[in-house]
Amino acid sequence: MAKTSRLPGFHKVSVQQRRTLVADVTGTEMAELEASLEGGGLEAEVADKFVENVLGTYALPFGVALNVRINSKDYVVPMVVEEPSVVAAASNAARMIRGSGGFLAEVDPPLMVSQVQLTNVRDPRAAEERILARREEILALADRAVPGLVVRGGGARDLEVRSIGAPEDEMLVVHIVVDCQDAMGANLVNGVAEAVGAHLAELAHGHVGLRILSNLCDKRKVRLRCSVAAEDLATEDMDGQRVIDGIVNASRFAELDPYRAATHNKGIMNGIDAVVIATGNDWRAVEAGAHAYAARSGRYAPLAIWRRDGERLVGTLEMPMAIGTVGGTLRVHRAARLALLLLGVPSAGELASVCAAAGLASNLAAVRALATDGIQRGHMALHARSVAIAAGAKGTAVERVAAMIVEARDITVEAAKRAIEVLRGSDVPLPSEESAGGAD
Ligand SMILES: CC(C)(COP(=O)([O-])OP(=O)([O-])OC[C@H]1O[C@@H](n2cnc3c(N)ncnc32)[C@H](O)[C@@H]1OP(=O)([O-])[O-])[C@@H](O)C(=O)NCCC(=O)NCCSC(=O)C[C@@](C)(O)CC(=O)[O-]
Ligand SMILES: NC(=O)C1=CN([C@@H]2O[C@H](COP(=O)(O)OP(=O)(O)OC[C@H]3O[C@@H](n4cnc5c(N)ncnc54)[C@H](OP(=O)(O)O)[C@@H]3O)[C@@H](O)[C@H]2O)C=CC1
Repeated sequence: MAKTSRLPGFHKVSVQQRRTLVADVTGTEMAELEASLEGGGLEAEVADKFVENVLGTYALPFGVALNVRINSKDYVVPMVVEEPSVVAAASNAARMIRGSGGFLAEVDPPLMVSQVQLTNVRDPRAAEERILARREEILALADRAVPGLVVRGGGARDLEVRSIGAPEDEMLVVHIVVDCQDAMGANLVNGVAEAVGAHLAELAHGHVGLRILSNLCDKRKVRLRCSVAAEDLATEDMDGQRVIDGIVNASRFAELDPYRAATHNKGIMNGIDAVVIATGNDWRAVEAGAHAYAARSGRYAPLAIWRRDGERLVGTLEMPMAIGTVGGTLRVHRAARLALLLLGVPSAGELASVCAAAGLASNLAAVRALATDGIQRGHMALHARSVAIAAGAKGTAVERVAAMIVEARDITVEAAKRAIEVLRGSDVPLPSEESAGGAD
């Protein structure tokens, strides 16, 4: 938890000043913050032990979203992302939501499902009965596979038997529901599946097939709600009431059309993935769970919806969030550990609510932009800086070239190259190659 996450003008100060401000409001040692970010938080030798065939490391920007308030607590939210405007957008919408008290979050217990597939079961109904009758014995066997987890208060909680497929290829699937505490839990749950698989096959008089977790973690959901006053949504050209109508219209579009729902959800995942990556979590798992959940009714749907409530806009988001604050890569990645430190080393559930808040804020910023000025104004203005760099601008010339191509409404590398030539030919001095770290 941070003293405050409302730091007006934060984006206008230098990187060093931002570090000082964040260290102060989060109570993080400056030396620790700086050391954790050095080299992206991952040395080449450590990277070589992380994955295989390593040649080096690959850096991404580590930023923070501000203004985030969840259940009356402030968070400085670490985000690792390559796309311009994502961090600004999340901070922008979180500021609007903060004006009405922030997000209200509710998180399920950290229950993951371990699947054991049973094939060639002669009498599936009888097999199901035999397995259910031995429930306690099977759960005890599952617990023995994760003794550390049981000591921490987690472990096997429930057992379900499902039958799937047509009579000619019917199979049984046994779900062992495991409380993973603060771990994401994939390895733990896979261990459980492998520990109970043979015994289940024996009870079923069948063959054991796959033994693996399910990424459709619908017992581990996060639910978020926020409400925003119309005046906080207004733009220069549009009053707040019209903006609410536009955002509700955007939500309805996503609810009715899977083509739009996919983009709507991409906007949500902009925020979520960035926090998931910053905190060293498995974003493929979170993505798989999100999209499987979005398609659960057979029709792909938006994860967040927006409605009018009198004079206010209300947003709700519900989705699975399998995320951990221990295990996985967290033990060794210094920048991921820093991310958790900045958040106040939350529980897995609290971290799930932070991810979801980053998602709902990102969604609000995007749909508000789409319902008002269009996405290009804000997004492309920030994207212009990458275009300027791609065209060869360096140092302080980056911002100047970016401003010129935004002004010209031509955010292309060609336009940026022309802007660099104009600056070269002007009286305004460009930074020297030495001070800017290269030619302008
Ligand atoms: C880009 C903004 C924020 C500008 O918005 P603005 O109104 O020009 O900003 P402002 O100068 O009035 O500042 C408002 C607040 O925004 C933040 N902010 C403002 N500028 C910065 C910055 N440079 N760096 C960091 N933070 C920034 C900051 O919090 C600031 O408050 P402060 O704390 O300063 O008082 C706005 O236009 C916006 O939110 N646009 C949405 C952009 C977006 O959604 N980008 C995601 C990429 S597009 C995409 O992938 C998804 C999409 C769109 O396809 C999804 C979908 O279709 O649903
Ligand atoms: N389909 C998928 O999504 C798959 C994902 N994965 C990967 O699995 C990894 C995540 O698995 P996960 O099981 O979380 O990671 P780990 O294998 O690292 O297991 C979690 C570890 O955290 C320890 N721990 C310490 N404190 C706690 C606590 N408070 N609560 C819970 N555990 C604690 C546990 O110790 P102890 O043993 O003493 O309990 C355990 O060793 C990710 O790297 C993911 O990419 C792997 C396979 C498939």
